[in-house]
Amino acid sequence: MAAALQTLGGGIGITLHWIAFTPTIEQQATEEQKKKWLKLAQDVAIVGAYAQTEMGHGTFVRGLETTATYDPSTQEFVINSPTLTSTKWWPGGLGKTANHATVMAQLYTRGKCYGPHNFMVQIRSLENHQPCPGVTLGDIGPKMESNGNDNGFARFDHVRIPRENMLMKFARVEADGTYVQPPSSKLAYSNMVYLRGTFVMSAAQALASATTIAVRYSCVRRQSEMKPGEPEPQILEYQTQQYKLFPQLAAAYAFWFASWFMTQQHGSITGSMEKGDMSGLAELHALSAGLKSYTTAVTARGIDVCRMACGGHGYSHASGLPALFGGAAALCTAEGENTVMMLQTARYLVKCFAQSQAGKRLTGTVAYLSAVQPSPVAGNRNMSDLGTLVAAFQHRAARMVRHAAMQMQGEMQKGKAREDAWNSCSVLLIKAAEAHVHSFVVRNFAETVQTVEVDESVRAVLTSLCQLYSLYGITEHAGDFLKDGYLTGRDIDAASSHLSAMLARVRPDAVALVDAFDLHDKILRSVLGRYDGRVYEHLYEWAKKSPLNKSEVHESYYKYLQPFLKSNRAKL
Ligand SMILES: CCCCCCCC/C=C\CCCCCCCCCCCCCC(=O)SCCNC(=O)CCNC(=O)[C@H](O)C(C)(C)COP(=O)(O)OP(=O)(O)OC[C@H]1O[C@@H](n2cnc3c(N)ncnc32)[C@H](O)[C@@H]1OP(=O)(O)O
Ligand SMILES: Cc1cc2nc3c(=O)[nH]c(=O)nc-3n(C[C@H](O)[C@H](O)[C@H](O)COP(=O)(O)OP(=O)(O)OC[C@H]3O[C@@H](n4cnc5c(N)ncnc54)[C@H](O)[C@@H]3O)c2cc1C
Repeated sequence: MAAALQTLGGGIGITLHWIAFTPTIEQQATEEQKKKWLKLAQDVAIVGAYAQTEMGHGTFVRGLETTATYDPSTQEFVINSPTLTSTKWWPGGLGKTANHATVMAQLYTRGKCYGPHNFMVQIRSLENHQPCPGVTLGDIGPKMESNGNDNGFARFDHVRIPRENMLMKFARVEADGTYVQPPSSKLAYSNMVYLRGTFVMSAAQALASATTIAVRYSCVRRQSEMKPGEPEPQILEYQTQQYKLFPQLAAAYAFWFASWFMTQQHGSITGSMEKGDMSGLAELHALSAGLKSYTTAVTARGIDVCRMACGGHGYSHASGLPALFGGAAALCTAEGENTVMMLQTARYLVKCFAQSQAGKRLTGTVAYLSAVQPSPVAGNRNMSDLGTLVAAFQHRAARMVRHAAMQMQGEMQKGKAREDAWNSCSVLLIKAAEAHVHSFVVRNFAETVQTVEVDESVRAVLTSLCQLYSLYGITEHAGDFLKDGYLTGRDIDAASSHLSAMLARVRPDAVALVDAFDLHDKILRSVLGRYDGRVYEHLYEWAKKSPLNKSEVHESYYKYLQPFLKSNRAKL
């Protein structure tokens, strides 16, 4: 039942119950509270929404306006929406599906505000699903995609909940109203860190889906003449088609491996945090924010490249590509808008750079910032060697982080306040953070293909894919590598020719590489990407089912076209 509900469309949305509401209980509730709500959520005996974003605030969580004011006389919190812009807006399932919500609200007790905290609020009756007293609910209306999900709005008019409905694993309020501090104020944000980490796998799966569709279709589709008089070739024989699709295919594998690392890091660091060691939280936040931003942005662009590579049929919903693009586009905004998330990573990098300048040896994903030499030693590099390629990406990132941080220091030396200096360097900071995440993805890809337990023939194919991904990144961002002479023009030319060679080398394995994602036709939901390749018959069947084909002459003819034609003919 629960699994069936997960896939239900048609106006109800239970995705967020699984990926946000239930994990919030797992991560933010006490053991007592878990006994009360966790099993109900896991068995879908209640359906929940994660209600944080408001009409007026999504990114700036500290600016949320919903209030939770503690009343010691009744030992209750009063949840209230004081302004129109405080209306909860966007949460998946909030409009029509959920009967509970974890509500992020500014906590007030004894007249003092302690910032945003999570509260469990029942929003609909378990008997008749009507909104609870004081709660106003609704759907926010049609969106770019995912219109099967009821992203909703909620307003609270002094709704009273028991003190025990504050999720109190980290911070708590005692019966007399005393606020007890959490080990870190950012622990209230821990479920966002978790969800951003899962977006890396969502991006990988979305890009894997799109490349599966486009590569399979590119083997079915024959078009034009490569040589006069010869049969029309598969469009995947065109180098331009390979240049469009294979870097996206390589990125899907790169992001899939990056999500493995993200999952392992999240487990290990949150495990340490359970024992009171918060030292890994900053790195976890920076990594999850940067990877979420980078992988979802590349994925959204990559899906549109796949869509365009399929010509007109790619633009049809029959391909499944418009829906994938719409979903991936959502991932760029939801769970932390990409620009804001990449700036969080930049903030961490600037901090680490300053520590490195002060002599601290850096570790983890920023260790390379200490190791990379500022003065490059140019020379004929072996641009097909993975170690060379990884080092190039790390040098590029270190140079850009140093440049952005020094620019900021320069602005402050001119007398600018730190915040103004930050803002005036934020484009440089974003590019440096992107370079940092890109270098992490390349390094992790290279380390994974060298260590993953596979047959050596498979390792050879994955190595080619990793080289292709890295060489594509170097040629697409050549200026960054040339800027301080670390790579020369000859190196870039070598990278381009190796890239062409990699396109040809990956071609024979392209279909096997997408089949390896093992995405069933029911998941792909694409006529173009069908496993059996019978595209044209099923495209025709798909079109015949279009609602417009229910009648031979559509009612709009009689309503609009017929009178219009008649009046135009009468004027002749
Ligand atoms: C096999 C299957 C195949 C499937 C095939 C198909 C695949 C899939 C197909 C398509 C995919 C898509 C499908 C459709 C998807 C549609 C979407 C559905 C899902 C949507 C879910 C979305 C849910 C939400 O959006 S919930 C709301 C999310 N909101 C946010 O994320 C808010 C973002 N803002 C913030 O997090 C914060 O406000 C902030 C971080 C921006 C700023 O916080 P702040 O002001 O308090 O902090 P400062 O910037 O001042 O920094 C101070 C200090 O704190 C540190 N900090 C900040 N945050 C954290 C943190 N989380 N953890 C730790 N530390 C943190 C910061 O680093 C600073 O530290 P310093 O040391 O530097 O001081
Ligand atoms: C499909 C979908 C599902 C969602 N599901 C949920 C859900 O279940 N629960 C929930 O609570 N929310 C949900 N959201 C809301 C989502 O979390 C927010 O939309 C997101 O956090 C962005 O906030 P915002 O909309 O206020 O955009 P804003 O923050 O207003 O962003 C607008 C622009 O301002 C820029 N900007 C903002 N701050 C800064 C800054 N400090 N520096 C530089 N630029 C900045 C941004 O980069 C962006 O370009 C969902 C959204 C979508 C699209």
